[in-house]
Amino acid sequence: MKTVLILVGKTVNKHFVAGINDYTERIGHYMPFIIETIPELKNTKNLSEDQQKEMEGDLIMKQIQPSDTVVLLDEHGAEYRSIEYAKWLQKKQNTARRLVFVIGGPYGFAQKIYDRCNEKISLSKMTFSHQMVRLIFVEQLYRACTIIKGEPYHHE
Ligand SMILES: C[S@@+](CC[C@H](N)C(=O)[O-])C[C@H]1O[C@@H](n2cnc3c(N)ncnc32)[C@H](O)[C@@H]1O
Repeated sequence: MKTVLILVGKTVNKHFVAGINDYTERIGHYMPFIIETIPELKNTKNLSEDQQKEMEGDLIMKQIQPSDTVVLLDEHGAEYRSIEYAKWLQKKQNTARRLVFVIGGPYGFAQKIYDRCNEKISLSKMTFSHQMVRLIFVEQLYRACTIIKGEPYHHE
């Protein structure tokens, strides 16, 4: 199974970039994992928040294939403990061809993205910035990979 993470906008903070690169490399030892970054349309053409979400939504849709299993990172999504999340991921490894996670832009997702998704996952009931949540997500994905392999990274 290929796993893809779609992001809106380049990661700005160099410390986040370093952390994301570190976990991306680690995840790559467990499964094929790539990050696709679409442009954030902030400050272009004086777009309203809704127009920005719509246009970013069109760019996200272009990255999605019909057979993809699409999982949105969303604070209103299902919440898992890390071990439950690892079990969820293992099931997906057995059933999905391409597992595509999407993190929204600063204003979240356009309705068309909610309509297309298969599932929504929350990392907390609190809202993280679209820049910070990507680092938290890749750490959790790495953690799940180590749990599946029975490796001693995770301690309850
Ligand atoms: C600043 S948030 C957008 C908040 C927006 N009000 C909304 O309703 O989605 C930017 C993106 O970060 C991700 N995000 C933020 N907090 C999250 C959380 N607790 N769990 C999962 N994803 C989260 C989501 O993908 C969201 O689209």
